[in-house]
Amino acid sequence: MSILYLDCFSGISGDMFLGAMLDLGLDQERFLRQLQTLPLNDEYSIEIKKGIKGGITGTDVVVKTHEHHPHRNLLDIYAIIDGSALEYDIKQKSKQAFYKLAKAEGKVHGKPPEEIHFHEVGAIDSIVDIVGACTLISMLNPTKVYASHINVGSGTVNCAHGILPVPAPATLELLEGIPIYSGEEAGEFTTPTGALILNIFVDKFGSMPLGIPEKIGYGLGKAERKSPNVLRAVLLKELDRMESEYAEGLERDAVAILESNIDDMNPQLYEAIIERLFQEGALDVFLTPIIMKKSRPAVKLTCLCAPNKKQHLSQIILKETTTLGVRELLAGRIKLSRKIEEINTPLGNLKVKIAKIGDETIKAAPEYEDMKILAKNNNIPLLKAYEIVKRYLTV
Ligand SMILES: O=C([S-])c1cc(C(=O)S)c[n+]([C@@H]2O[C@H](COP(=O)(O)O)[C@@H](O)[C@H]2O)c1
Ligand code: NI
Repeated sequence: MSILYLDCFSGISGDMFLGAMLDLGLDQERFLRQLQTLPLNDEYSIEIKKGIKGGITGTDVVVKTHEHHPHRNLLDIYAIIDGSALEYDIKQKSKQAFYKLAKAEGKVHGKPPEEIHFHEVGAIDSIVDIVGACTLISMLNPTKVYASHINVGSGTVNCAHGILPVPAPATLELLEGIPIYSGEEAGEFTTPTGALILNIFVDKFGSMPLGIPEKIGYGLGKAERKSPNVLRAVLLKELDRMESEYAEGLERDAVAILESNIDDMNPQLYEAIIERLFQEGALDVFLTPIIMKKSRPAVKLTCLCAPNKKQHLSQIILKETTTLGVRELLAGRIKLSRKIEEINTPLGNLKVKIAKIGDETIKAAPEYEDMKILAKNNNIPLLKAYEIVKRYLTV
C-alpha cells in the first residue's frame, strides 16, 4: 500500500512532474521506450539529466522540439495517441486527460471541446508531458495520490493568446474544487498541464498523510526563482492497520490532538466543556496547569479524538471557551487490541477489559463501575474488592 504525495509548494508543471517521478527511481529506459511509440516522426528529443535548482538536486526533463505555432485539435491528438503502441490503459487515460483540457479551454474560449484549437498546450512537448505523466503513474501504480495545497503563483504570463493573468484561465478551470493559493513570489508556478495532472490523478489535497517515506524525488522547474523551483514527490508506505496487526500483533491508527492555552476563562466552565467534548465523541479530554506569557498561570486544554472528528470538536472549543485558536496535530498511535469479557467471582459477576498482543493476553483490568457496585453490594472497601477480584483474573 503506497501513497504518492506531491508537495506543490512551488506549483507544478508537466516537466516538473515527469522529473519528480523519474527522480523516485522509475525505469527511464522503459519510460522512453513507451514514448518512442508515439507517431511524432522524431520531431522532438527528450533529455533527462540530474541538475540543481535553488540548492536542491533533482531530475530535469527537457523536451526539445522545433514546432512554433501548432494548431492541433482534440481529434488530431487522439489520432497521435491511438497511433502509438502504448498500453491500452495509458492511451485511455491520456485521451481522457486531453478531453478535460479541451473542456477547460472550451469553457474559457466559449467553444465546445471538439472545436478547440490548442496552442501551446497541444504542442509536442505538452503531448509528451501528458502522455508521459500517464505512463509514469501507470509504472509506479500507487494505491492513492495525495497533494498539498497548490501554489499557483501570481502576476501575468505572456503566451500565444497574449498576456494572461496567473493562474492562466485554463489552469484555474482545471483547479476547480482544489485548494490553491498565491505564494509571496510572482510568476506562473502552476501551468495548465500541471493543473491537469492534479485534476486527473489526485484523490485528496492537504497535509502529508501518516506513512513512512520510502522514496523521495525532486523534479526541477525551468524558471529561476528565489525559492527552489522544484516539485517534491514522496512515496509513503501506508501504515496498514491489518498488515501491522499481523506483523506485530498490535493495532495502529491515527489520533488528532487538539490543544488550546487559556488564561482568561472562569475555571467553573471547564467541567461543562469537558463533558460536552466527551458527549461529542472525544477519546479523552484533560487539563494541564501552565505558566503563559506575562507569567500568567493558565490552563492547557487537550482533547484527543479520531481525525474525522477534529473539525467538529475544534469548533466546540472555539465556540465554548475563551480561546481564539486551536492547535491541531496528527499523531500515530500503537494500541493493544481490546475486548470486554464477563467473569464470575465470589463477589459477583463483573466485566473485565482484556488487552492482547496477537493471541497473548497482556493485561486484564476490572471495569471500575462494576467494581464500585460489587464493593457496595458486598459491603466491603473498594480496595479489598480489587484484592479479591485480582485472583480471578487470568494474565
Ligand atoms: O495553448 C493554449 S490554448 C493555452 C491556453 C491558456 C489558457 O489559460 S486559455 C494558457 N496557455 C499558456 O501556455 C503555456 C503553456 O502551458 P503548459 O501547461 O503546456 O506548460 C502556459 O504559460 C499557459 O499559461 C496556453
Ligand atoms: Ni487557451
